[in-house]
Order: sequence, then C-alpha cells, then structure tokens
Amino acid sequence: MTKTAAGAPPETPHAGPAVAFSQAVKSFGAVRAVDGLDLEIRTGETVALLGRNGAGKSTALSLLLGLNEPDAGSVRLFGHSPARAVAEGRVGAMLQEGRQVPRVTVRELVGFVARTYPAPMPLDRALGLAGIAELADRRVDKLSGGQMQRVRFAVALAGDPSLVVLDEPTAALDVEARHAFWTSMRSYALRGHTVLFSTHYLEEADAHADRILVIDRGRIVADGTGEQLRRAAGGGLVAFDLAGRPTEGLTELPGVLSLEVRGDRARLRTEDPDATVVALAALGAVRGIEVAPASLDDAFLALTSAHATPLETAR
Ligand SMILES: Nc1ncnc2c1ncn2[C@@H]1O[C@H](COP(=O)(O)OP(=O)(O)OP(=O)(O)O)[C@@H](O)[C@H]1O
Repeated sequence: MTKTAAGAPPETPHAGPAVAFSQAVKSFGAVRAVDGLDLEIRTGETVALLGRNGAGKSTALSLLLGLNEPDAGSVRLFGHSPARAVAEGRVGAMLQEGRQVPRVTVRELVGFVARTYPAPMPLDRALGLAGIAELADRRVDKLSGGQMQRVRFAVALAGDPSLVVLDEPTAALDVEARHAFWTSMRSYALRGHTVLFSTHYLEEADAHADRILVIDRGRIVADGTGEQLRRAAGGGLVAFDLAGRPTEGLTELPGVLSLEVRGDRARLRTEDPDATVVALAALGAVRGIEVAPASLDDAFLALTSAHATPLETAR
C-alpha cells in the first residue's frame, strides 16, 4: 500500500455527508454539553453554528475533530471516525485558543504544519488565501491578535483539507480584518470545500453561511437559511405615529407582545402583524404605519430563550 508523505493512509473517496452527528452526547459531570446532537453537513456547504455562551458549540466542534469522544451516539467525518479523517489530512481547524510558538516566522510555522499533511497546498497560496503574504517573514510571537488569527486561518488551510472547522474565527478581528477574513473564507469555500464555523455574530452567519444551525443546550433547535429562521420565528414589528394618542390599551391589541414608545412613535412587537394592523386601523391609528418582519436577532432570541421550543424550519 502506498504511504503518503505524512505516513497516513491515502484518502478514500466518500459520497455521503462530510459531517454526520447521530444522537451524539457529551457530558462534563452534571452538564450535558452536547445532548443528543443529530446533524448532517453535505460536501461543499458553508454552515454556521450559532448559539449562546455555553450552548455547546465548542464541545460539538471538539467531538467533530476527535479531541473528545462522545459518551453516546456517533460522529463521522467523510464516513469514518474523526481520528481517521484527521490522519488522512481531510480536516483543518482553527480553534479559539492556540499556543504561540516563540521565535519562528509565519512562513516557518505554516510550512511546518503543511508538511504534516499528505497533500498540502502550496505555501504561498495558503498565505495568500489567509491574507498574510506580507507577514510571511515576521515572527509569530510579535504579531497582533488579529494578525495571529489570520495565521491560524493559514494553518487551518495549509493541508488543503476538504473540511475546515473554525471556532469563532472573527472574535478578535476589527471590521477591516473581519471583512478580509470573510473574503478569504469565501474563496476557499468556492473551491468546493466544506466550511463549518461557530459564531456569535448573527449578521455574519446570515451573510456568509449557506445554512445556519442554531444550537441550544446541546441540541439543534433550528436549521435553515437566515430567511427561513426569520420566517420560522414569525411575527414582526409594527410602528406608527401616536399623534398625541394615549398608549393605554395598545398592549391588549391582537398579537401584541410588547410596546415601546420613542418620542411620538409607538413600536409594537407582535406575533401576528396582520391582526395588529387591522386592529390599529379600526382605531384610526395608521399615521406613518410601518410593518417590518422579525429580524434574525428576534428569531435567535425566540429560538434560544429559556422557554423556547424547537421550531420547524422548512429546509
Ligand atoms: N472541559 C469542560 N469541563 C467542564 N465543563 C465543560 C467543559 N467544556 C465545556 N463545559 C461546559 O459545557 C457547556 C457547553 O460549553 P461549550 O464551550 O461547548 O459552549 P459554547 O457554545 O462553545 O460557549 P461559548 O460561546 O461561551 O464559547 C458549558 O456549560 C460549559 O461550561
């Protein structure tokens, strides 16, 4: 049998999903960090994993990378165990914490990691994709947090993996670096690769993922595009000019969940915008009326609030 440069067995082609969790469970003491996780990610998808602090994102990613074993259920990457997929060089990862290696340059570090993979991408391409070509000869322990984050991205890409897993990749980046990061990530994804990233930024998930998975208390509570999540959360915002009208009774109108008054303008959060508008029209309160759908923030809060029940999203 042919051995690869890294001593790993050669890649075996796989037609099924890139990632498959089946009823995966991982507990730490009394905390069920991942609690019966079921999900599949197809090859070529860019997927965002969204969740509150402590929702189970990092634990799910650690199961996926084989850094932790599930207590029950299974996790498969390209049809195999995570350990095998990693050994075959199919997976690159950018985790939240990475120890800095003193005294080596960016080029040396990324080159070193690349050589541990069976079929790495050319070093200059990895540096270029991560937007750090001009930092190649700088020492990694002298870089800023944002620059280091991009070095981690280059390290994740160095082996030319089929799947990259990014845990909160833009957490330390300023607006410009964030923009550059997503451009790099997009060009990587466009080459048919699979990307899974976790984030707290809803707008980033909406803008850069084909599909958003919302995780809460270790389970997937929603799965769909940003648009599907907004629709599943339902409801919206109805705003109108009070024109001196008293606000009493507005919270009793059909569908209304809450009222906010700013100057002369009333903003009603409602689970049934149509019914609320009809009721306002009956009161003659229609001056400057505007209806806006639920935002992704609203959808996220509805999905992950303490009493939320999983929503069915049409996929
Ligand atoms: N090694 C560990 N030992 C004990 N508890 C842990 C460990 N790792 C995670 N947990 C707990 O498991 C739960 C899920 O944590 P996890 O880090 O997966 O969440 P997260 O969604 O990544 O959160 P954040 O957005 O804050 O990074 C939390 O209650 C956390 O305290």
